[in-house]
Amino acid sequence: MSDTSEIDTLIEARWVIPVDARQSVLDNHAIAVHQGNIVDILPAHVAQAKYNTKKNVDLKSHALIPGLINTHTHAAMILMRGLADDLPLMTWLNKYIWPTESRHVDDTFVFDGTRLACAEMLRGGITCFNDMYFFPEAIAQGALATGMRASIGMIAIDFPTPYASDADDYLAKGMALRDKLQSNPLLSFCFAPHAPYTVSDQTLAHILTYADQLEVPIHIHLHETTDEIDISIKSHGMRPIERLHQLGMLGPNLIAVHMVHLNEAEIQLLQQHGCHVVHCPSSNLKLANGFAPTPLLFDQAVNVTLGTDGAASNNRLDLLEEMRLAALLAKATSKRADTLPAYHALEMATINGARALGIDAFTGSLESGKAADITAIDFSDLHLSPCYDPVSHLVYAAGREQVSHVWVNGNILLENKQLTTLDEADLHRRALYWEECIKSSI
Ligand SMILES: CSC[C@H]1O[C@@H](n2cnc3c(O)ncnc32)[C@H](O)[C@@H]1O
Ligand SMILES: [Zn+2]
Repeated sequence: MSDTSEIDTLIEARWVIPVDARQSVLDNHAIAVHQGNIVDILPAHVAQAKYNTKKNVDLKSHALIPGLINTHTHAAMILMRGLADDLPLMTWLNKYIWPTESRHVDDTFVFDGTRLACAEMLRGGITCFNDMYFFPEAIAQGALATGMRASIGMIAIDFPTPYASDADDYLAKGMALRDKLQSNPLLSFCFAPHAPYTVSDQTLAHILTYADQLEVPIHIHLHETTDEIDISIKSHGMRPIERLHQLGMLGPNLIAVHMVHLNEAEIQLLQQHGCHVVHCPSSNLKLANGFAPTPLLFDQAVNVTLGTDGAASNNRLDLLEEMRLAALLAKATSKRADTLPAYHALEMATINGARALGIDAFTGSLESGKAADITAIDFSDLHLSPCYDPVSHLVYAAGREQVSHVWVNGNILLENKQLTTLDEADLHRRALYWEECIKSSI
């Protein structure tokens, strides 16, 4: 009888950074992957004797981290990147983005845009994204064609679009899609009412009822601009968070995106109700909105995660960059260099995102029994040597160019910087096609 176990893949690395409760960095370790899951993390020399592997991946100058989780994006908006820059949110939306969406967005646009965005996200080490956009079936099909994990928004907005006629229609379509695809292990679902200024109390109340019944998170843009707050005070006599509070929407199911303008009482409400906050620093800075007061949220132990927002406002889908920016902004505003250390930034981009999406039982950290959602960062470039602390380099010095391999559910989707499931020439052709369509209508 053999005393070695058969596994699919053994990945040996200079460092494994599990991002688990122990906060350790494991030197010269290996991850054993079998049938899509991590089955062991152990010293590399022990792994060689213990496992018989079909595939051995030698990454001895790399760090392995949990796949990054982009907790807020509109993937297909990548097809509008650079269409309208240097504008405040409402001008950007009303004059440029919404007119373009009404003319061009259909299921083909969303499928093509989502795959293009998946290519960029994978190259940046992202394994999972939480999306809010029209034609969510095309988002799901785009993600599945790529092999990425995705949380699909069942959107609602109180105006008609080519996707749906009214709030009931949006919700019915979203829930039918969830019924159809929820057994897929790579997909999860959220309700995604767009924002307080585009969704009525009645629609929000329906969503809350459904979300409680189905135990599904609610993903919403919230407190992004001062205009949003002023509009809410004029039309509802209160700030948006207070309105959601009165509707009973604050709770551990709420994923509140942006949260730029917050007072102390509001931060306490978020803490008391266990709400999750998605910090999108690049998008907030570019639209001149400010940025979330993360040090104050950390003081109250609110779960804060990171998002890129769409590529039409960011204009990148790069969570490594968002980690660095989040760390630098938090230090600057708190005037304390020890606010948001590198390890905390990595938690925000991984396990905190998984918690917000309710998928932390099987992803978000490198642990036996969890899915093999793994990102490898190549540390052999000169600017990463010498290295005293790989987490420091990851957050403050590395870039997405160093992402070399990505696995989702044990499948390799990026291998030596090459995408394995997407045809780059085809993505390029489709991007040029949409560029022509959009240009011809401007
Ligand atoms: C209902 S689908 C999503 C909807 O949101 C728009 N959008 C993109 N970025 C933002 C943002 O930062 N704030 C508010 N709305 C945004 C997008 O264009 C879609 O219409
Ligand atoms: Zn957004």
